[in-house]
Amino acid sequence: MTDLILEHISKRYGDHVVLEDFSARFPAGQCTCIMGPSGCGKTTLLRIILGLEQPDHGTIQGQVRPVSAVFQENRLFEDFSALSNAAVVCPKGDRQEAARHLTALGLADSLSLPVRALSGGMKRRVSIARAVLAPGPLLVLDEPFTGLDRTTKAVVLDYLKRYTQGRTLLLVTHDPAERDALAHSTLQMPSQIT
Ligand SMILES: Nc1ncnc2c1ncn2[C@@H]1O[C@H](COP(=O)(O)OP(=O)(O)OP(=O)(O)O)[C@@H](O)[C@H]1O
Repeated sequence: MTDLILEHISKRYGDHVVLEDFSARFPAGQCTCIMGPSGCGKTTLLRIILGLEQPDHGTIQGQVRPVSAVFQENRLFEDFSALSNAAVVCPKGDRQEAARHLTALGLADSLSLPVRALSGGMKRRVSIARAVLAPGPLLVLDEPFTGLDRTTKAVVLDYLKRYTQGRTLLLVTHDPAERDALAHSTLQMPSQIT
């Protein structure tokens, strides 16, 4: 595994400059927390790393595929069960492995329920399990704890610590406690440029 290195990245939407000459190194196998005020470009940065946006300028070295991600929205198949949603990314659709992860997240009693019948916090956990189950060295988590109460958040933090060891994690959060629980280092992004 190699570090992910961004050099001189710029990105604008029309006249709106979101990232300008932005450089950073994300160490392989570690969790880096990306922090910064709302609108400063954290999600844009992740989308560039994921290959969902092209930068206007700059280079990325060490970009790996596949990348798994938890977005700010859950992006689940609402009519499929929690288990099917999680297992869909497993090699050979391994439902036992998916069940093990969902159980570690406190969803043992909800495996066969359709996602549309789950609470927001339960959906969030299915989405997190699916990202962690998807193979690949890089895992991107964009505000993954949104909508979770304190107890559930503690369960998810414990799960992520145990099940993501050795992977490169990029975590976007506004909460220093979440950062302190997971991250090896912090990247503080500058405020919005224009
Ligand atoms: N597709 C787009 N078209 C136009 N403007 C966009 C687009 N995507 C993002 N932006 C703008 O770029 C800026 C950065 O957005 P981004 O979502 O990256 O910020 P963020 O730091 O993740 O914010 P938050 O913490 O609120 O999630 C915002 O002003 C946003 O409106």
